[in-house]
Amino acid sequence: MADRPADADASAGAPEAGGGHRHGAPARPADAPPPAPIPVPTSAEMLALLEARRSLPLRALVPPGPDAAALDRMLAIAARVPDHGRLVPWRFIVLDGEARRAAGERLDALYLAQNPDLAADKRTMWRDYLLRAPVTVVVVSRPDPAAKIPVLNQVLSAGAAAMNLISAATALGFGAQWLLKWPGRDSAAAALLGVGENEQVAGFIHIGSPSEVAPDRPRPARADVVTRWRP
Ligand SMILES: Cc1cc2nc3c(=O)[nH]c(=O)nc-3n(C[C@H](O)[C@H](O)[C@H](O)COP(=O)(O)O)c2cc1C
Repeated sequence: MADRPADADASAGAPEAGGGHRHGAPARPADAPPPAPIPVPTSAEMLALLEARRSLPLRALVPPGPDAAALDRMLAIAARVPDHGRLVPWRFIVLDGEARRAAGERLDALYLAQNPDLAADKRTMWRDYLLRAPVTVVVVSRPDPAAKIPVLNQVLSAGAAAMNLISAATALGFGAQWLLKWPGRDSAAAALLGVGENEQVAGFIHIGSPSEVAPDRPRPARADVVTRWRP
């Protein structure tokens, strides 16, 4: 894209001690002693929320959803993620209010056209799906294949945005669930929601007030997912 820096990957190449100079600090020789750490705030509340966070099933996400200010705050946090080269390789489409119904009805019409033998009781399924949560945010991945930054890095940034959105919703007292069903996977369906040809849906983040406490699911044992590299 024309408005992106030509050498957006200037930080690539040999790693610099101290993490490089892009944040203002001059490079430190590798053999110099590290500076003393500075005091930074910690948050026991944030840790407790992260340690207990779990998805709420869609049926348990009820009104009220976030108001405009709360949703804006969540989206600002969602946009605050690592983003190699500052490409902003993601964007958000908000489905709320009556727009959910209109979007769902268009999806139902397309789904019926793709599946002409669809049972009668499934012909409003996508409308019903979108009407369940008060607010759904479609996280759109839009990597720039022409950029020097690997596409994987860009796609991972979209996943980080989705997860930040869920964490922010949790911290504001809402429940959330990340789903990626046919409307996000089918390019014609996604196009109905405004997703472009060079874009892909990373997820539908459904947000609402919790109407139940979801049971937790088993989490992987640390020993199964963590190793320490040794020569
Ligand atoms: C990209 C992505 C897509 C997902 N799509 C679905 C889906 O279509 N259906 C589903 O039942 N779960 C799906 N999930 C899983 C749900 O988000 C699930 O509720 C979650 O893994 C539960 O874990 P948690 O309690 O840690 O959030 C998806 C997860 C991810 C990361």
